Amino acid sequence: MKKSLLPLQETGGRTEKKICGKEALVKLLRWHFGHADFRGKQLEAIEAVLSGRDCFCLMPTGGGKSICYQIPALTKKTGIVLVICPLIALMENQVGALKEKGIAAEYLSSTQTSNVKNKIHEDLGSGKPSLRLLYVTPELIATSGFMSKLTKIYDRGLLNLVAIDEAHCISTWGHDFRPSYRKLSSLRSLLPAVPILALTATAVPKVQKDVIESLCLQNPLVLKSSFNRPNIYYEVRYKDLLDDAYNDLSNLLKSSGDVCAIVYCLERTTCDDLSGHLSKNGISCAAYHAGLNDKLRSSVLENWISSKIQVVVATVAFGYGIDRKDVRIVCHFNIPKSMEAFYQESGRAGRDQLLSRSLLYYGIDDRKRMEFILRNAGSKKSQTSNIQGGLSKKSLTDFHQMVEYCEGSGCRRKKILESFGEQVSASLCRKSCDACKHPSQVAKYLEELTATCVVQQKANSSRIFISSTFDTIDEKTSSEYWNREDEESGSEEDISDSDDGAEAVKSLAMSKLPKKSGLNEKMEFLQRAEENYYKNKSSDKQVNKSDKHALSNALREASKQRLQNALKQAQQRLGETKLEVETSAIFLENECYNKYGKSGKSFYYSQVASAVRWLSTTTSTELANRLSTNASISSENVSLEAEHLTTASSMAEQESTGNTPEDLQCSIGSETTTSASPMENASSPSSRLPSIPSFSEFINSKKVKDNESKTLQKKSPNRVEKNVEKKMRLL
Ligand SMILES: Nc1ncnc2c1ncn2[C@@H]1O[C@H](COP(=O)(O)OP(=O)(O)OP(=O)(O)O)[C@@H](O)[C@H]1O
Ligand SMILES: [Mg+2]
Repeated sequence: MKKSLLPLQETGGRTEKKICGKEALVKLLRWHFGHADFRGKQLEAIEAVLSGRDCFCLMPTGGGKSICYQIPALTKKTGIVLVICPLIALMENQVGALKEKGIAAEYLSSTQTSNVKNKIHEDLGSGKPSLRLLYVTPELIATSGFMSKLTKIYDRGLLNLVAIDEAHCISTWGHDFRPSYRKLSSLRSLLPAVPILALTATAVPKVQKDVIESLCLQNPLVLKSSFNRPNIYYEVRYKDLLDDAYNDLSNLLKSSGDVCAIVYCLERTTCDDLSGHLSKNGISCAAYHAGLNDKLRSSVLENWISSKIQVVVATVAFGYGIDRKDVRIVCHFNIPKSMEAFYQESGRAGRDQLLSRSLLYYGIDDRKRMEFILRNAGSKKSQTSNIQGGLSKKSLTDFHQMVEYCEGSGCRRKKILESFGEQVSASLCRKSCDACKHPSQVAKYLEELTATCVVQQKANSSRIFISSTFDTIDEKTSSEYWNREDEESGSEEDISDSDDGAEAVKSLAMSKLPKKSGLNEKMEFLQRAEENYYKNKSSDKQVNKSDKHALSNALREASKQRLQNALKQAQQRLGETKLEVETSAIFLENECYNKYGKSGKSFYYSQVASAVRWLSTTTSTELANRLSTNASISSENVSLEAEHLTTASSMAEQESTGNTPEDLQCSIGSETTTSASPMENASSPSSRLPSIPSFSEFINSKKVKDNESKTLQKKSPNRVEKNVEKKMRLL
């Protein structure tokens, strides 16, 4: 229902000091927005801009920054408030919500028909616009056409306030620098009589100063609130310790009920893949990324906002300022690039102030991949300018704060707040993060993670997962970090956040490639870059010389164990189906090895993961079909095949590693010994399948074997344990 505007006393221009008292403002808030009272620093911000003063307002995510310019728009009978927003999705969302409340608001963007745009311009030029709020992108502000229209409105005294949302985008030191925001620097001098309100949730002290200076705010009122989000529980899960992160997330979402969630992924392909997996498991969800067409994106957004779907699996293109209050879980399926980005994204949870959850899946491969992206972005940029070079160093420093968040055992909340310059004690957390609530469990995970890293480092070459990032690149399925051509048309329609790192990596690659290079060339180039990088970095030259494609017995054995667990779960789920679990696991593992064993760890590993996923949803018939070949093979045949493959793999491994004693220690023994032991355990009636495979058990058994054979170890196991007590920077 359309509400009439509350009658308020007429006000004068910018110079008038006091427009209306608190009571009248609260009335407006209740009438139009239904909120009982102002929250935090809202009232102070509103009073400042109504008195004509510039204001810099730092409020946490979901703190209610929009009210700070929406209420002022309703206090005057004539004139508009201009709101500058970085994203069209954000404008659409806010304008839609305001219209529903009966408030005259519009936005200008090329997604609108010229008919709509003409009507808006007509209204603005009418001398008495009916509009209260006009939302625009910074790109539009930069056009001379729009600027001359705005100046006319200003000259007629019809521009009451300029609000700059997500103002940290102006700072090159911020996590979301947008060059188009730089153009806003001239607003202060072009519109001297209009107050400017800069709003942000994420600005470290350096960025705050930069924003105020860049916008040339004059004697601004600086309002800062704590960044703490007491209603969010923070948690990290370790991908390297999980059987299958897809399943883990799926189970978590299912056990949380039909809650609203956002899952952030680095790449578009992961969004599609993960969303497909969750849907198969009965979770109402959809993917959202810049690779989808506008129509599809809008419908996903619409369905999510109207609760038709509950979970969106998205790249960072999703959610900037999108206001669905009841988001209960924000999950980062890949590590974000900085604490600021993490805070901004996780802060989309619990805007209704109710208990919510931030969940981050941390994987060593993800970390290496992000480091690679940022480092290369940096090296390219440092060639072009000193500022950019400095930026890249900053990107890495920022990222390592994020790594610290995941790899440290201390309070997560404290780490977040400290990264924004707030000194707090851990007691503030009130056990609302995993590290405070379950300190010994977190310490145990970190210990296992360290052990896993040591094993992986020994068992494999330093090859990182990044190759698999690029093996899937094509025109449609790429990372927001990679394929940004569709967003770089220079138009105001950028739906994704701008990412310098990504663009630099891209230009790094492109600069050395003929313009029309195909996918293969791109991949080759990136792989070469990656290899060179790690060659220079690695201290173990021996490893670099090795055949990076060889798979260790340890990895194959762990995969068999994983498949065996998945088969057991499938058996439980399917009830009557009878399976030869051990034999089937060997069969499936061999299948993965045959297909991808020679292509490298990443390909092989993802094939195993895909088999595990398939097992979690497959039907009895599908299972029987796939394993029917297996059934016809006697277990003897399978063992023979396995033995043959393992021998081949061991030979390749020994050859590749130069067969040093140290390399041999990485192997977990002969096929017979290793395959028997875990299977015995798994088949024991008393054994319960752990959701996280215990790598420490694996390490301990290896230690026993190693001691028996009296082989000298270079790294004592005790050292690993000692290291865990400290904060860790994993290899
Ligand atoms: N005074 C208030 N009382 C109760 N709820 C409020 C109040 N002010 C704002 N809200 C609600 O808080 C939620 C978040 O508001 P808003 O979108 O303005 O936050 P924000 O600070 O802009 O967050 P972000 O940084 O994520 O953009 C909205 O649902 C809004 O209706
Ligand atoms: Mg906002």
